[in-house]
Amino acid sequence: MPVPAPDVVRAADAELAVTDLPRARRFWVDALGFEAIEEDDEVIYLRGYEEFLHHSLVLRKAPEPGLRRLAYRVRTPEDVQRAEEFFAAKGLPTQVVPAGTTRGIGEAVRVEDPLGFPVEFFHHAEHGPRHVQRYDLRRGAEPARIDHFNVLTPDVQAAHDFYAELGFRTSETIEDDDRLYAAWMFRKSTVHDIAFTGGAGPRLHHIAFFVPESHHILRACDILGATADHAHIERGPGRHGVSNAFYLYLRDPDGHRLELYTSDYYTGDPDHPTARWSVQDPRRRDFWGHDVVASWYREGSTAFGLDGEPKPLVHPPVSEETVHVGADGIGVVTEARLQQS
Ligand SMILES: O=C1C=CC(S(=O)(=O)O)=CC1(O)O
Ligand SMILES: [Fe+2]
Repeated sequence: MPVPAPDVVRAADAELAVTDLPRARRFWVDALGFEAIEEDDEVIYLRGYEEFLHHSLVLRKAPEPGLRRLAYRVRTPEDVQRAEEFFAAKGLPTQVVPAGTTRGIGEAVRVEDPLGFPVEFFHHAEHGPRHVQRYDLRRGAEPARIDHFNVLTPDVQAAHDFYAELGFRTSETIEDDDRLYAAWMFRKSTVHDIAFTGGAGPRLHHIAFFVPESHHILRACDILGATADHAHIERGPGRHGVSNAFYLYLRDPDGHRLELYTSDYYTGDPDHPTARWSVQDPRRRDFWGHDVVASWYREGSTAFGLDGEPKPLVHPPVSEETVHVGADGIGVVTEARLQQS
């Protein structure tokens, strides 16, 4: 008798280990405008202005940077138990953590998924103050809410198939006749809660926060330029092919990648179709055909297992970057331009 999957509502919280908390605070709070709802010398709890839960991102001081957990909210307290049974039935590591292990979150279960990621499922959560109309408090990029996780994994097909078993549906893919290079999967009615980027893993690729409008992304760029912190800008701003979102990728002082993201689309109908992109289409990752910098494919954050140890990396046989002529089409785009001249 298969063990039923928990009813996952959405990507809801994440915890990053950072090596210098004041330095991280200057980036995430002072520059980008995240709200520090609670903090001390060891930890900062951050949230977006639209959010009603206590927080959606935890920055915790540690000797080494990395990903401590990706957390999904589930619909009922019983779904926390269901999550534990679902993963335990697959022989995967699980641990129940008491309420308050993370400030504002009730009893939760932490697991290592088959890809090697530390994943948490929780239901009970404390509500923070309602700041959605506190325009007097909004600053920087005015981050609204956590939107999705993106992870580096060597076998995107296996990742896709497991999260489909967990009840996630697929909004978009990048593929060719031989393989699936990337996939975007959702539980909430937007393009994704989790995306899989082919590469050495398990590593975190990025955590994305939704901002109200594209001008909030441009403001983030101008703020970082004004303080001579422009080196934090890795990729963009631009328009995605996949998801149609307007985007910007930043690297925090520890190298963790954050995406500011807005204007993707609704996916809530039961027959929502999957959009399939060819790996040879230069518009797939940037709709205007701009190249993707190599670091975007190659770099990610270490993932720590439930035992707190860094997860060893497994490398993929083939990567999108190599298939698509260098870092995402430099060769192809150059050739095309040469032919036009
Ligand atoms: O959120 C995303 C939506 C689209 C893309 S891509 O670069 O367009 O593939 C990347 C992404 O996963 O960060
Ligand atoms: Fe993303």
